[in-house]
Parts: sequence; structure tokens; C-alpha cells
Amino acid sequence: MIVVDRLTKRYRNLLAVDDVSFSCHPGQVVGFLGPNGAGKSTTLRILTGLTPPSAGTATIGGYLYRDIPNPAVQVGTLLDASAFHSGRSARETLRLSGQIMGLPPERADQLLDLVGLTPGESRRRVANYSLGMRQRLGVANALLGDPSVLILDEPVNGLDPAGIHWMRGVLRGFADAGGTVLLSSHLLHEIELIADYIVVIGQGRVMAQGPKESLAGVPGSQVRSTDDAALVSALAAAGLRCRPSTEGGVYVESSTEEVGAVAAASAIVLTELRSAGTGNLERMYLQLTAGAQRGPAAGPPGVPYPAGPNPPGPGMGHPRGVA
Ligand SMILES: Nc1ncnc2c1ncn2[C@@H]1O[C@H](COP(=O)(O)OP(=O)(O)OP(=O)(O)O)[C@@H](O)[C@H]1O
Repeated sequence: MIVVDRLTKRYRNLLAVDDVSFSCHPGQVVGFLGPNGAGKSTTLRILTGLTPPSAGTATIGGYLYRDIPNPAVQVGTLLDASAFHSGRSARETLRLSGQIMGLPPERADQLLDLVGLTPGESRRRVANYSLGMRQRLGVANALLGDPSVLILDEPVNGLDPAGIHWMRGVLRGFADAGGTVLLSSHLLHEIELIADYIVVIGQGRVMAQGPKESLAGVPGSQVRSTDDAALVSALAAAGLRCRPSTEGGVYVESSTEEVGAVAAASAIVLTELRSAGTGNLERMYLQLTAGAQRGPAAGPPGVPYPAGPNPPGPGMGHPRGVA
């Protein structure tokens, strides 16, 4: 279990991390989400012992990273995929890491296979890798020691949609097996696909946190019909709140079942009916981080979301190590 407790990091006049608290439980994939410069990397660097905090603590399984015996087999980290020695191949990189951890050379080959780097690619120099290939190598390196905790900084950066899908599978499988995953990103949609608990950070402060579904609110419906005016009247008459959708058509603050029932009862032909997904989450993210975003603030004004404690997740008490 990862516990970040009232963590603060000051660089001269800049509060890079400001009284940040959250926790990640075994079985959970926690997304640490925030715009550029929000303080994500600094928090992860403190967590992994690379930067000392100004105040507060960040522990893994109750230990400071530096106090964990043989940390590489307890905590897998990927903080900078571009940091691998460019003159070595992926295979050499992993074999060297494995040697330091006391692992047999075959372990490196297993991991290369797992992350989808082909034997040919694995023998090429890292200097010639694409960003996505480096990320795959980084994930392989993080998983090499069979850790119970993963800490990954921007791991989906540079991955194509298939790569993001793959990453989700790897991390979901890891968490479902009782592992703890903390990953950062400045991209909401990527975190949304992968994480099941989200901590939103902006200007060094936690602005919201909670299970993805609760942050997203009750999902509404996106609907179009051959007669939207009649549909809106029917929805209003049935007591369903709706408004013109930013995507065109109508957004209804109700489930697709309720909307479909109203349309059927009013004999209105629907041409589209689907869950509006996590549009609420996007609005919330843009709203919360508006002051911290670079460029013009986006998103409508609304009610701020409170930061809340992270309730215990499933599978607490990881049997394998420091989780
Ligand atoms: N060593 C340092 N010295 C001074 N300021 C620093 C240092 N490291 C980070 N900062 C500052 O702290 C703030 C937070 O940086 P951090 O790298 O943690 O953000 P981030 O959320 O990871 O951003 P990004 O998504 O762009 O990677 C930034 O303003 C950054 O310039």
C-alpha cells in the first residue's frame, strides 16, 4: 500500500507539492492526473527516494523507499523511459538489471515477450527505439523483479491506441493479482481508460480524488432523434433533465434505459442513444485545473469537487511484500 501523507516540496519560492495526501491500495490502479507542472513527477520522485520532501511522508508498505530491502523486487518503477542507456539493446538492459537483482537471464526474455518487443527489436540499440518501444521496455524493467507495487510516471505517453489497450491489460492484470499501481499522466482520457481510482492534482494541490465512477458522477445519455424538439418536450414532461449536447443532439441526465422508454412511449424515432460516458469527468478535470492549465481555461463553471479520503480498496494485505 502506498501512503502519501501531507507531502510538501518547496523549491525556493515555488511550492511544487503542497500538502498532498492520498493512498493506493492493493488491487487498485490509481491514476495521478494533472496538467503539466502540477507536481506529479515531484511526488513520484519523493515516493521513490530520489528527492527529499520538505514536509510530510510518502511510504510504500509502511516504509520509506530507501528503507525497503532490495527495493527493485518490491517496487517496480518507470520514471523516465528515455533514461535507458542508448547504446544497449533492450535485452542487454534487462539482463543487466536482472543480474543486479539476482535473476536468471531467461527472466529478461520472459519480460520482453510479455511487453511485446520481438526478438529482433530486443537486439536493437535503444537509441533507435520509438517512444512507445521505450515505454514497453520501461514497463518490462519495472516488472522484472516481480514487484507487488508499480509506480509509473507517464507510462502511456507515446503509446498508440493499441499500446494503451495493452497497457491497460497489463496493469489491470497486475492489480487483479493483488498488486498496487500508481501511474501519472496529464492526459485525462488515458487515465480514464486505465485507472479505477483517480487523484487530480493542480498547482501542487490535490483538487479531487475518488473512484472514477464517483468523480464522473452519474453518467448521462447522448441521444438524437428524427425530432429533437418533440423528444425534449417528452423528456421534460417525464421529468428528465436535458439540454443541447455539445456533440449535437441532446444530453440527458438519465440512463439510456430511461431515455429509451420515454422515446418509445412517445413514438419518437431515435437515431442515436448511448451513454454519454465520462464527459462529466472531463468537465470536472478542466474546471478543477482551469487555473493550473497552460493556455486558455476551458469548461463551464460549476460546483467544485471536494477532495476526499481514498476508501480501502479490495485485496488489502498483499501477501507478497511491501504492498
Ligand atoms: N529540481 C527542481 N528545481 C526547481 N523546480 C522544480 C524542480 N523539479 C520540479 N520543479 C518544478 O516543480 C513544479 C512541478 O513539477 P513536476 O515535474 O512535478 O510536474 P508534473 O506534474 O510532473 O508535470 P509534467 O506533466 O509536465 O511532467 C514545476 O513548476 C517544476 O518546474
